[in-house]
Amino acid sequence: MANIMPISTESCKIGFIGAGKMAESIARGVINSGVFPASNVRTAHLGQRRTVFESFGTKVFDQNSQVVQDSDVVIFSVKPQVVKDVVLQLRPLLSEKQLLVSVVAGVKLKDLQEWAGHSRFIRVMPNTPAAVGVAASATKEDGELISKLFGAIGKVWTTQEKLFDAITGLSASGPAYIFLAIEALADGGVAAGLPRELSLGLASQMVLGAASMAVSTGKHPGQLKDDVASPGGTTIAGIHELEKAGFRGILMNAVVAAAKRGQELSKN
Ligand SMILES: NC(=O)C1=CN([C@@H]2O[C@H](COP(=O)(O)OP(=O)(O)OC[C@H]3O[C@@H](n4cnc5c(N)ncnc54)[C@H](OP(=O)(O)O)[C@@H]3O)[C@@H](O)[C@H]2O)C=CC1
Ligand SMILES: O=C(O)[C@@H]1CCC=N1
Repeated sequence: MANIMPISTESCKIGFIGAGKMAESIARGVINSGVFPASNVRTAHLGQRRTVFESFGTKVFDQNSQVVQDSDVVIFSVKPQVVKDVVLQLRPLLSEKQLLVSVVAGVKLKDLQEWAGHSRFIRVMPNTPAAVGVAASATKEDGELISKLFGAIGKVWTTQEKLFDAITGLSASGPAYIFLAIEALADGGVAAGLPRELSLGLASQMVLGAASMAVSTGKHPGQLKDDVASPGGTTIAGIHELEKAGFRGILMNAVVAAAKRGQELSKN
């Protein structure tokens, strides 16, 4: 990388290959943060995703090739099953001046680099809360630009690629587990007599508050749990039910199953 000029962050143009939910989350988050203007963000789509991206100011081309030709940073955000074909198709257009980023689950950096014929490739594993600026992203390399880009939408960790499948199973898939929990907790509130809207609002705000406490106090979650559970009180009665049903084991199994699926995807 010694002979490659760094990309200036002020004028940096960011292009998404794949106009799906993850690209939208990152694009919205980056634009809302104010670090990169909407006019610097582009993607390509011929269907209704065009309107979604155009609605927040993103430039939308017809072809992936146009995105590559008009971007300094190209973020591959297509499904793992198609990424090889997409990278191979775009290979003739890629320049060593560009920084390539993959957010694709499972697919290894060495394969991406080989398909692209390009060494300046970085893997990032974000999550959809990127759109509201609380992403947990882990990057293989933490260049200034990647830090700025993903730092604009959340917290960034730098780690070894061998941990990426586990990270995917925990922090990338994890928001879905928590959305499921919020929905189920709200159902519980409704079952206990609350109006639906109030129940959903309370469940969502409670999860936000609990996560904020875990992050901001630095206390062990077991301690925070003990602080809530009064002797002979309501909380310990609820916890007893969760423990009888294997709550902790179920969450652990979910992370391990998702990580395993990530490993399988790398073999496609
Ligand atoms: N969703 C998430 O929370 C996370 C996703 N990821 C990763 O992000 C990637 C994208 O996931 P996600 O956004 O959820 O998936 P989506 O299905 O929402 O988005 C995929 C997008 O790729 C488009 N696409 C398909 N084929 C091509 C092609 N040949 N050229 C250009 N675009 C194409 C699809 O278009 P069309 O709509 O026309 O099919 C769609 O817009 C995946 O690899 C996933 O592993 C990583 C972390 C979290
Ligand atoms: O479910 C998936 O495969 C993608 C990757 C991580 C989150 N969503």
